[in-house]
Amino acid sequence: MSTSDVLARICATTRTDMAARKAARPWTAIEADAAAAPPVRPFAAALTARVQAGGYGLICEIKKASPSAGLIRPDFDPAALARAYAAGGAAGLSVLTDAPFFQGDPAYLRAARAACDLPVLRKDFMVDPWMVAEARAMGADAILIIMAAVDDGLAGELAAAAAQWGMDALVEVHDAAELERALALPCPLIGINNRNLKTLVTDLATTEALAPGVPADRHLVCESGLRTRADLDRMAAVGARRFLIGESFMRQADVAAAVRTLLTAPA
Ligand SMILES: O=C(O)c1ccccc1NCC(=O)[C@H](O)[C@H](O)COP(=O)(O)O
Repeated sequence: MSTSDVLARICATTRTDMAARKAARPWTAIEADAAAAPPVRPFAAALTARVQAGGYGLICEIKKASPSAGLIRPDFDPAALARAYAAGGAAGLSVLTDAPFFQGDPAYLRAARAACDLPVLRKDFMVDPWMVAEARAMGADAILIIMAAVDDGLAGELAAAAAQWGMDALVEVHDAAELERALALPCPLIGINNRNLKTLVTDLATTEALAPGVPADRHLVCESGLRTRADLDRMAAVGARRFLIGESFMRQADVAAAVRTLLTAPA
């Protein structure tokens, strides 16, 4: 896939697809669905519990395919993956629900959440507060706000909608300007994504450059391009103890063992 303006293309497609869903299920209907969803599992608190116990808080991602990698996991079973992640020691799950670019599906989120006790982030491109209610209706416990995809007004509306439903929001940034805007939101979880959205290449130096700008009262989540325990320890040196990892786990035959290995410090 050509990488130029991939985020713009994803968001444009998301807006079109969402408009159709929203027409079929307007505000009153989606709010009723959200109100009937199972209770929220605290997402940020689950990560913090692991960190306070002296370890790392891992958000383990269920991702079948991506624009950068194409098809990642042909034998894709979200419930089995969720159970394996939980057995390995994940603190939370991230599930892609975007179909056109990631081969995701809301059904994958429902299946993963039903298969374990972990809180679940809906990993999608939120372009309207209606999608936050939709996320809660499908059982999500947290949503993603990508600062590169929204203006300040929409970011605030998404954060308010998340709070309305008792969900946490992971606010994702790629550069210092986005970080400054993210810090204006009342959201403790700040994700630094190491993936350059123009080239789709990951570089852990992104977290090293931006981490000093994350205040102590926010919780830094390092996202993308993480593979080894050495990667996590390198990121911990600049203050990251919470991590979002997808592709490297999705490529493992034994996902539970891969999570365990990453959480176990070398002797
Ligand atoms: O993964 C992609 O190719 C991608 C392309 C464009 C926008 C977002 C993209 N990924 C979303 C993510 O942020 C990652 O799925 C997540 O951080 C996990 O990253 P990884 O461990 O590198 O799979």
